[in-house]
Amino acid sequence: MDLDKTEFAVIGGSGTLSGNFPLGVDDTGIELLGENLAIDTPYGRSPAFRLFSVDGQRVLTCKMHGWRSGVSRADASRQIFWVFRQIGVKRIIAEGGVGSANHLLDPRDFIIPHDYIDLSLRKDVGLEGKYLLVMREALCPEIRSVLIDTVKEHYHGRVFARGIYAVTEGRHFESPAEVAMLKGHADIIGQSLCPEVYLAREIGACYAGLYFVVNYGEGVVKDWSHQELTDIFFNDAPLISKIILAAIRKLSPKGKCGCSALRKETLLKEVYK
Ligand SMILES: CSC[C@H]1O[C@H](OP(=O)(O)O)[C@H](O)[C@@H]1O
Ligand code: HPA
Repeated sequence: MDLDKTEFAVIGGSGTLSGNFPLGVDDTGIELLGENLAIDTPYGRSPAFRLFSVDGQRVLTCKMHGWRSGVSRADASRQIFWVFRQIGVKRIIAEGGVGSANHLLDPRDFIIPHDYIDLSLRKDVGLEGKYLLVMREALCPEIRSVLIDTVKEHYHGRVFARGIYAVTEGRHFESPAEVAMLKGHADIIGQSLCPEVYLAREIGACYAGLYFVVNYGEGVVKDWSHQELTDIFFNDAPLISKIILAAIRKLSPKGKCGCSALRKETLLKEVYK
């Protein structure tokens, strides 16, 4: 792979990248520079990347949540972020489908969460563990603000500009009792934000995501249909791709948000030696 400097990356979920993201959405100004780009990293061979030029801005895309057999989430994310660091990625946009834990949220609502609760079992990851990661404003306020505006411009449905994302280990969804426990603490539930948010901070990159509600958590309403979830995942991909592309076009590679300053060189090694 041509490891030239690339400042933007998109981590796609089941929605966008199962399609042909971002081609076929708006081909003007978009050039495919490479595909099937799998890289050997210290953590194993990475998933396949695609590299695009969007109005001259290089954008690396990957689909992280494909559950490659035999590869743990911790390793998959380290592979991806190791590559991001090599090529100087500074701004990462993620997207994914989520369940609603808040009765005010319905399928086909967009939400741009401002915070998260990590209930996953993917704690002990990291590239070298050299930094103390301060998780204040972990979801980049600047990218979030651009995503909120961009959804409003492109979508006639509802968009929620704040919310808390509870990250579960999966692969199952939650029981009614688990959803009841989360109510009042989290608005949405998914499996796709940690450990990416930690790794983004570790490499000094901004990270924020755009999430589409694809189901109700158990017990939030009486019943929901699995068919609707599948329909949403497969039919709304072009819309999500369109929003992400438009957001990238508005963002500059260097933010004024200060995300990278929240990574502190740690003295833990000294303390524990
Ligand atoms: C296929 S539903 C479960 C899966 O969907 C979400 O991920 P993504 O859309 O990012 O692939 C959710 O977080 C779960 O991992
Ligand atoms: N729970 C966990 N992960 C999910 C859900 C959910 O309800 N919906 C989509 N991904």
